[in-house]
Amino acid sequence: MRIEDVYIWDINAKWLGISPYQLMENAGAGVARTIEERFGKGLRIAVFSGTGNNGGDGFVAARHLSFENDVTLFLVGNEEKIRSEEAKHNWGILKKLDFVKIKVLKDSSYIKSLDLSGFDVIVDALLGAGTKGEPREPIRSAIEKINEYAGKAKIVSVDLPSGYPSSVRVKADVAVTFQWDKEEYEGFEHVIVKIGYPKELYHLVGPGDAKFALRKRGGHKGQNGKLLVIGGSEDYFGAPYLASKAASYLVDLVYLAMPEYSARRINDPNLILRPFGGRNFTKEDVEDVLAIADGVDAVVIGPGIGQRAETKEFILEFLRWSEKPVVIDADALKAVAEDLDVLKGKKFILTPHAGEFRILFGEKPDGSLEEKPKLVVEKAKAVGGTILLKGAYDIISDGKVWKYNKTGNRGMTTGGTGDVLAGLVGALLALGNSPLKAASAGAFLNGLAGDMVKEEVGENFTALDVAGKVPQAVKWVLEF
Ligand SMILES: NC(=O)C1=CN([C@@H]2O[C@H](COP(=O)(O)OP(=O)(O)OC[C@H]3O[C@@H](n4cnc5c(N)ncnc54)[C@H](O)[C@@H]3O)[C@@H](O)[C@H]2O)[C@@H](O)CC1
Ligand SMILES: [K+]
Repeated sequence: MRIEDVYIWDINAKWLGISPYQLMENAGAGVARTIEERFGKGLRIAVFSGTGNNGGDGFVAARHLSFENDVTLFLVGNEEKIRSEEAKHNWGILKKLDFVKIKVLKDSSYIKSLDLSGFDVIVDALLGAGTKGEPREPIRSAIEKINEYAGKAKIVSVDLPSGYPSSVRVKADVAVTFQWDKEEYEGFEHVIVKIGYPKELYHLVGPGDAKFALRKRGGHKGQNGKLLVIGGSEDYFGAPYLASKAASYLVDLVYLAMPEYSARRINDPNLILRPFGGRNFTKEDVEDVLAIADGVDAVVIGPGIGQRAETKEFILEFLRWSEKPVVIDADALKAVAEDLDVLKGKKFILTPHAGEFRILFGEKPDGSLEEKPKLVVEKAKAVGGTILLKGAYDIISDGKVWKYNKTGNRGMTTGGTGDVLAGLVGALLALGNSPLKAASAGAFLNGLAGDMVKEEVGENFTALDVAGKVPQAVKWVLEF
């Protein structure tokens, strides 16, 4: 479990309607329960709270503990600095309680003079995951004061020993951390307390995944992704256009490589068109397309590219030589199905629907939300890449973990929404995301854009409408 994932899961939990009040209540209650289970009841307990949400957990713990213990709450810092609504709310409750003694400590020298020898347990809720840099005064003095009682009173830290990772930190007997063990936390005993996150958070893609995948990399043109889309044939020009169009909202530059014959129909100043001679891609084009690929961060290959034998040769040859992260979509999936070995050692995402999945792997994915992902994980592992299986629920796996996405609606069975998806996933790859994160966030955004179109016009819309809604979908995600 990484801190980065905690950030994503908090947002996704909010999306599911789990409020920060609920989480804080469960966190504080878990701390209190752990203390009573380990050390008994009828104790004299000092709770040291800071003004962040770690302190808020301390307020809740103090209330729970006060039922059967003698509790003193030390607020270290200024009451006006208590930041979040949920922490303020719990502070407000504490202030109404006559059986919890409250002391506000603003002055370091006063903290240094405190005598805590009457306490059996000291709860450390000064600083948690929001800590930046070395502890500053007056928190620092409070940490040092608590440490004077190490070995005398039991010291229980909330989430992590305050000060961590600095060496100026509380010498905790035990730290109560929430829901997941965090790999980064080393050097102290952890007790993990569940605070009400459901299993969905492991698997369900939400706005947190998209928000994280969309964060900006730099302020200069080209720093925020360059994508090459390779597609089109004498029969199709709309598919590569839709993929490029959708991608152009997310990355700085989109190159669109197409056979000249269909490229003529594209007239969009936002795309950098690279027409190739002839009506379809052939082996002759490989070298020149590779040269363009050299200058980009990621590639999408397949939309509208057709299934002619000479084009299949082109696709396989291109994939054999290209080193760029690549999204393999539509007809390119059928080409790859004939020679999965070209994918060896590459960074890639396959984006099949159920039928294409069967062509690739010889098995049709179906069954429950337990069985279907199993097959996707197995095949992703076997092929050494990431699979995004499209469906009412999209299923995504990198061979290790699996995710599913629920955004989208029936209107999206209209032709071309898969191309929009491929473009979005490619763009997110070009932004430097891992294939798993790019595929997850792309599926979410595509479905969300589709849901936003549905909201406006009902279920009869086109893929171009979906592509056009990408900016609003992105805005919604970033503001969530
Ligand atoms: N979903 C969540 O995010 C949950 C978070 N919870 C609690 O919330 C905590 C994180 O809360 P916050 O983000 O408010 O952060 P913290 O409570 O860890 O600390 C932030 C506060 O400390 C101050 N501060 C930061 N670095 C400092 C330093 N070096 N010296 C002195 N003061 C410093 C900041 O100005 C701010 O007021 C977690 O550790 C956990 O205890 C729990 O309520 C459970 C759910
Ligand atoms: K703490």
